[in-house]
Amino acid sequence: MKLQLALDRLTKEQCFQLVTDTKESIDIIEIGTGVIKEYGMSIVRDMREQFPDKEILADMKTCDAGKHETLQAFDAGADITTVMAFSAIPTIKDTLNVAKEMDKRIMIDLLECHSKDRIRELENIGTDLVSLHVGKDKQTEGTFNTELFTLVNGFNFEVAVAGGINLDTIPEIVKEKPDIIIVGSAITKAEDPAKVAKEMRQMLV
Ligand SMILES: O=C(CO)[C@H](O)[C@H](O)COP(=O)(O)O
Repeated sequence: MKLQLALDRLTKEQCFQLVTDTKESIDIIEIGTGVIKEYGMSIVRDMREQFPDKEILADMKTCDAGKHETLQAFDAGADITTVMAFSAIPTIKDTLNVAKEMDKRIMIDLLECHSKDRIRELENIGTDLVSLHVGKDKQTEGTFNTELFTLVNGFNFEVAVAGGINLDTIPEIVKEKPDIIIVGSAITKAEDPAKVAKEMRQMLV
């Protein structure tokens, strides 16, 4: 089970400091969508240069121009890039093809996707990694909860989970054995991010 640190709503300096502080406990560095919008691909490139041995996910949240955006992320050094589940099938196919050619991965973000039929379509075109995701704004109605796993029951995907996950909610989530637990604010806004990341790491199996 991997721990992914989501870097959102932060300056470049804060991003690098947080990764430096938590690197012993995290497996994947997620460069958040807003951070990419602020700094572009250069922050992905710089992160790759500074942390050559870490997996990097660029949270591009691509929904069109799939080939172009996926190449942007991979050429900058990302190992994984994200694509929205609602995107057109040709868009998603293009991103999967680029990933296959470059031996990298696409994480399909199931944000606001509630249909098993849609998920079956995604499976049929070769999706193998998805994220169950409660968006930042929707977290006012509740953070990630384990009922969401029912959406991917019966599929063979690797599954990541995200959405306001913290030290209190992690134990129940771990019992469901997701492949990746994505944590942002609970670490990045903590008084001692290294301590929280270490405690979380110890809870993962
Ligand atoms: O993709 C995201 C927002 O769209 C975040 O990376 C994800 O939700 C994790 O952050 P947090 O733990 O703060 O919710």
